[in-house]
Amino acid sequence: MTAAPSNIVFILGGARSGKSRFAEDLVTATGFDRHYVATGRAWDEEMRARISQHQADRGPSWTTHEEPFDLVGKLAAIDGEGCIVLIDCLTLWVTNLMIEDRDMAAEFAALADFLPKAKARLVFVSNEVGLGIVPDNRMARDFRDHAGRLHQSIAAKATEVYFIAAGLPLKMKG
Ligand SMILES: Nc1nc2c(ncn2[C@@H]2O[C@H](COP(=O)(O)OP(=O)(O)OP(=O)(O)O)[C@@H](O)[C@H]2O)c(=O)[nH]1
Repeated sequence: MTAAPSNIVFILGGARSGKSRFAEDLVTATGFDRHYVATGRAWDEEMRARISQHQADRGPSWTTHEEPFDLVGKLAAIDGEGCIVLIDCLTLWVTNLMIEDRDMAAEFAALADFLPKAKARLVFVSNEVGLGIVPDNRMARDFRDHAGRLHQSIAAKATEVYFIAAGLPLKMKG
């Protein structure tokens, strides 16, 4: 089955909400040339096994790219008509940038600038982390703030936005 994909789709949800599966199904339904950009890194054995399982589940029809930092550079390198790129996920990218003490505002601005220029269809996945109580440590509060700002900026440019809870999508835009 093929479906005409939106230019920029943004999919938000909690941990194990089914957001990655929803995103993969959306990409697969298009019949476009599929790329997967993973921002996460395997930091232990459990994560390595989980990643291998994800790769096996996606199968050989996807091209996988692992890019913890230079997301815009990677998207620019893949970019082209007829391809669709799933970026999973923005919150891990934020984590990686914070660990490296990068200029968050500049990184986010570079991504926002790239979006209208992209020829490829882009599907961003991210974790909604702002619904709980205010964290009692500074780093967690900063993380929440960075993620929230980035989400607003992506949602503003996205043509479709979904919130996923308990495996169910709620369409918020588009
Ligand atoms: N490095 C790397 N990471 C991957 C690959 N495939 C998937 N991942 C990572 O696996 C993460 C998603 O897996 P899970 O932790 O199982 O899912 P989740 O996002 O918590 O749960 P859902 O909301 O159900 O999707 C993504 O954020 C990716 O970064 C890969 O090929 N390489």
